[in-house]
Amino acid sequence: MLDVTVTRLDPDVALPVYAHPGDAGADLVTTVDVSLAPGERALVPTGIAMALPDGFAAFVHPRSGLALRAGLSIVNAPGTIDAGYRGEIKVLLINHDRSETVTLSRGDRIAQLVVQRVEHVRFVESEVLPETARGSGGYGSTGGHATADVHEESS
Ligand SMILES: O=c1ccn([C@H]2C[C@H](O)[C@@H](COP(=O)(O)OP(=O)(O)OP(=O)(O)O)O2)c(=O)[nH]1
Ligand SMILES: [Mg+2]
Repeated sequence: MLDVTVTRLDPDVALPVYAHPGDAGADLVTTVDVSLAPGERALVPTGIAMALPDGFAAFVHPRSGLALRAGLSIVNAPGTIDAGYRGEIKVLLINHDRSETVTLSRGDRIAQLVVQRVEHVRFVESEVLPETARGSGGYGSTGGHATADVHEESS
């Protein structure tokens, strides 16, 4: 288990917490009350700053329950927290619901932080790249993709 030094910029808010021992993401809370009209976005403070070790990064992911129930997501999902960043972690929330306002209160869990090792590479220029089976095919080149009007119902 890696220790990461965290500063609470707002002493009354919770530290990031893993809801279950095997969870990938530690939940982050909002320090402010916020209402998001349909389509509206807002940069929301979490009251947390941290010192990730070199070779790590943290990624701010949406929470699936809020996405399902309220249409709440993150504009730049997943947000990238660089190891050298010492500022407050903020979450760029967006309300994707077409008709309902999303109302959040200080202390509500709004996102989850996934800490990961990241590789740093040297980008070595070459005019030719090694051949592969995929080559330059992408964007549905393997077929089998759904048509635009297919969707899954939530139950
Ligand atoms: O969801 C996010 C994304 C980023 N950050 C902070 C930490 C990160 O280290 C810094 C810069 O993020 P990013 O590199 O994604 O933004 P940029 O637009 O490239 O800004 P910069 O020019 O500062 O790198 O902003 C957050 O607090 N929340
Ligand atoms: Mg950047």
